[in-house]
Amino acid sequence: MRISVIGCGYLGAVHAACMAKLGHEVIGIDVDPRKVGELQAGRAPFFEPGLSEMLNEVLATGRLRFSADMADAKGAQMHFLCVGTPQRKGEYAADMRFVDGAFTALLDVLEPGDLVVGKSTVPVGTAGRLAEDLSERYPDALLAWNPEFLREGFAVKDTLSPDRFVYGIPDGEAGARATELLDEVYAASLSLGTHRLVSDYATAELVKAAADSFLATKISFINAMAEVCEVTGADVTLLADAIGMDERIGRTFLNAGIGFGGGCLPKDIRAFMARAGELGADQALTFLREVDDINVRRRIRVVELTRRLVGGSLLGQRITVLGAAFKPYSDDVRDSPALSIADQLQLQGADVTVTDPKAIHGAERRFPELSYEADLHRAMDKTDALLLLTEWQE
Ligand SMILES: NC(=O)C1=CN([C@@H]2O[C@H](COP(=O)(O)OP(=O)(O)OC[C@H]3O[C@@H](n4cnc5c(N)ncnc54)[C@H](O)[C@@H]3O)[C@@H](O)[C@H]2O)C=CC1
Ligand SMILES: O=C(O)[C@H]1O[C@H](OP(=O)(O)OP(=O)(O)OC[C@H]2O[C@@H](n3ccc(=O)[nH]c3=O)[C@H](O)[C@@H]2O)[C@H](O)[C@@H](O)[C@@H]1O
Repeated sequence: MRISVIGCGYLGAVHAACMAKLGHEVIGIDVDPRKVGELQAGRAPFFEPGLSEMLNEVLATGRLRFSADMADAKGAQMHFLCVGTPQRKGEYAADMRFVDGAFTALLDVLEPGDLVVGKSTVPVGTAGRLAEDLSERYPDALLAWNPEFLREGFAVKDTLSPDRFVYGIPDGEAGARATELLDEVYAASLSLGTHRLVSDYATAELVKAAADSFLATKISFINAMAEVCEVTGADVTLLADAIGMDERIGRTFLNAGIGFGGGCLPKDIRAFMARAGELGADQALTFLREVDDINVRRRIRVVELTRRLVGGSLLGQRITVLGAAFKPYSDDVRDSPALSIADQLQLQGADVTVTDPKAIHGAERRFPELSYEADLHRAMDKTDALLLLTEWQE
């Protein structure tokens, strides 16, 4: 099938490469010409295990191309919207400028019968709104919402063999046609027995918000237990092992630590709360405010512990932070707990050096006031305190 992927960041670049790997003819579109140039040259513009190898493999087949010109999406039968939905500055709500901008630009190149597939994480109601705009311009074009559940660091595997597909589709014949096209594009994964759930738009959008909220809640739950363990001398890891043996609870996402970060969970639970508020259902999600607060408290706690460990004052203390990425096997520093802790320590007078196997470059751009050292051993030399904040194998 001929496919376009609009927005080639952490989600879109992987999606484009994987779709080409599955045999489809893919054009990846991004407004950032630097990113397009890198991708077209077979270099992933960020670190994601397996992505560069796959890019090179599929670029060589001629089935994958990248462009900064939306006009090149013309001729594709299916258009995946993969642009960002970051948190709006100073607010909880999602910033929908990129989705709306990309969708408006796409409208100018669509052809009758095309299917637009939303993959970005959006406030519930977005798909319905875009579907209305679409039908005004192209009465027989289709729109589906197919949220993405990949994890950074495992993005290639998660895209090729996800746990499930969720298709949010319109009623009637249009929905049947959208389902047929999505089944065709995902045929290889479906043949492996991947679950597929078909729903209305709102349910599909809410599945995504609910999944991320549940994961965030699990992490904050175990971090709340950690707070109680700390004051009682109990062992939170053992506690997690023990409760995790109950199949109804499960051990995954019960690792206590410095809390969740990244470009997804923090902003997604906030956007969900904001949207619920707009819909008059804010009461339903007040617990997410607590999930967020517990999470933020973990970062403050590490700063306090460090101050205590170095004798009461951070002033002039040399501190090495191992890790800048929000988690290992990624170079993503968006809302990284490690960097936010490093920055707080520095603000309180410490002399902080950060090291990371992959994320120094991105970290330097966001926190230029911190010192960086690529060599792990040099970073650890003559330091007063060493904080392991990203669990890289190194
Ligand atoms: N990063 C992840 O692991 C996952 C992300 N998501 C969701 O996917 C969406 C994208 O996330 P990321 O890839 O992480 O963001 P990102 O910021 O890495 O990538 C977004 C890309 O869209 C491009 N873009 C912006 N406006 C454009 C336009 N008008 N036309 C073409 N390209 C445009 C940007 O230049 C950028 O390269 C978000 O809604 C996110 O919540 C969902 C699941 C996993
Ligand atoms: O919506 C999204 O965009 C994505 O968000 C998360 O994926 P990701 O942000 O890549 O990373 P996770 O592996 O979920 O980790 C998130 C954060 O939680 C932390 N974490 C995770 C697990 C745990 O037990 N404890 C814990 O503190 C990690 O260190 C990291 O900071 C979800 O896992 C994906 O399913 C989802 O698609």
